[in-house]
Amino acid sequence: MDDNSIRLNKAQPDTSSAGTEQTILAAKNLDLWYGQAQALRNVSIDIPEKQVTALIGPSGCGKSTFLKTLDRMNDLVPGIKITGSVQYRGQEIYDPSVDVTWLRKQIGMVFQKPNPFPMSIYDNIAYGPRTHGIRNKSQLDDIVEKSLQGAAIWDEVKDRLKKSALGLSGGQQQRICIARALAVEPDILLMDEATSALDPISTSKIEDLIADLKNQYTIVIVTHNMQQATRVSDKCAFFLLGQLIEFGDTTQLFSMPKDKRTEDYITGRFG
Ligand SMILES: Nc1ncnc2c1ncn2[C@@H]1O[C@H](COP(=O)(O)OP(=O)(O)OP(=O)(O)O)[C@@H](O)[C@H]1O
Repeated sequence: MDDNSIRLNKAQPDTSSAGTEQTILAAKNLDLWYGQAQALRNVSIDIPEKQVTALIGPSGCGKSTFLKTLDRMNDLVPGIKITGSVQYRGQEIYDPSVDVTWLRKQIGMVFQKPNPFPMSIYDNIAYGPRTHGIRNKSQLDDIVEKSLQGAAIWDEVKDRLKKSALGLSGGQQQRICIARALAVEPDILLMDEATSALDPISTSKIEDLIADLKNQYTIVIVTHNMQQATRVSDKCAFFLLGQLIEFGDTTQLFSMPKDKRTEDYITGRFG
């Protein structure tokens, strides 16, 4: 742990939502506008460490926008305005002093469509570590193997590491993208509908993988699939028209929603 993260941990406010849960990401009064259009309205949420949090809600409600604010992926959108606070381990991530490259190393993102680089499987995984200055071949070999194992795809690709990642199936490509994210040893993995382009078997493999990864990482997923949210998440956040309507334990939210709008959504009355 570097000096910076020690300082951040000390500064961390006690925003845990229950018991011994530790908050790793905390948004407070977050508003976001694309030009004149407001996409997030006063969102406050404490995301717990080493759990899976699912963001659900109808199309256009702001799930992806919120996910992207967590690692500043929206920064370069023209006309964007963000107010309020997002803290990662107690540090304000929109503070001008924050190094965005460092932030994105801590908080990795996996997108909806598998997007391996047009290069070998090995080079896809080694790309991030090389960018962060690792050149030693045996060290890179170890990282590549460990990351591919972590993403449950090592056995499928270990004999073709020098072949192009683009020759793999969609489900395999997505696990390569997860391995690529793991290779830089992130703290948090964000997944934006990471299985929606995949067949049921590949989806099930990624869901199993998410269950394994949460022992080591904090995971935040956006999903349109409510069954998936119930299968993989510990906590669930329901968004509607840019507002966070309800956030709680997934079992509770789906069995006894507190808000009528959540109930209407999960029972299929709209969306
Ligand atoms: N880059 C952008 N520029 C302008 N408006 C945007 C941009 N990205 C999203 N929006 C708008 O912000 C609102 C929220 O979009 P967002 O993609 O976050 O919703 P979502 O809940 O993830 O939707 P979906 O489930 O369809 O992916 C929508 O009205 C959308 O049109």
